[in-house]
Amino acid sequence: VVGGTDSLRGEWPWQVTLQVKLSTQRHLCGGSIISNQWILTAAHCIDNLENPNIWRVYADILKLSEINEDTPVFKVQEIIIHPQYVTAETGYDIALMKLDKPMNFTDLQHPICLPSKEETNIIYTNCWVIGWGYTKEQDQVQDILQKATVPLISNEECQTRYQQDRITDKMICAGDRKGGKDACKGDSGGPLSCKHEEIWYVVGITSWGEGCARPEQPGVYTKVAEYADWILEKTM
Ligand SMILES: Cc1c(O)cccc1C(=O)Nc1cccc2ccc(C(=N)N)cc12
Repeated sequence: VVGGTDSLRGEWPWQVTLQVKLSTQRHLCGGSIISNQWILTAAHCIDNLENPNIWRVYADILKLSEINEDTPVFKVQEIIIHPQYVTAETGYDIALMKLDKPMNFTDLQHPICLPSKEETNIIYTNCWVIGWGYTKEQDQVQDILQKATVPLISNEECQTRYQQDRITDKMICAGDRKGGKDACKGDSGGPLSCKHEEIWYVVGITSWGEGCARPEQPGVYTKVAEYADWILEKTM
């Protein structure tokens, strides 16, 4: 996250770190707990890493450095990638990971609500991008979970900022015109979390953007409300 600040423990109890264990283990992407056995993330996180056995999921983590061999870890039983996904920029950048065992919910690890597809006319005014990703374009994964508030912008304005791409109705954009606050590499798959009438919703999934936090180059997110039926079909 560019332009963010350190999160507090328990502030984002639905946020997970998705890690890949090959010769070494490392954080690759964020994800959101949406039920006791399912994690929502971005399909581009899985590019060339489709084998569920290499993935490790950690919840209730504030600092990545707190993870060690004694830290409770979930393995992944199944990965479902949207069938129409090709690249982040062309959309359908959404995937589901089924945990090998159901998770017990606590104050520090529990799900975020899915927006309903009817709600696509709610105006969200309190949205946050969260993650352990880069804090500038040439950077590295951060230790402490970062948070930044970003304003949602219209798809019409977002399309004017991305002439080379098609900003579809299944995408949602966020960022200040002057830049400065945005998701970045390593935040992918994490939630654009919006609080509405005292309830938090995963309104977006961090997907792509030209650089990070550049002026007039907003962050582009998968619009989760547009996939509510698909998510329920795959997870019920
Ligand atoms: C290509 C690239 C890097 O190599 C390093 C950092 C950023 C980039 C880049 O252009 N964009 C990106 C690459 C990978 C994931 C990204 C996720 C979010 C955003 C965002 N701005 N909301 C930009 C991303």
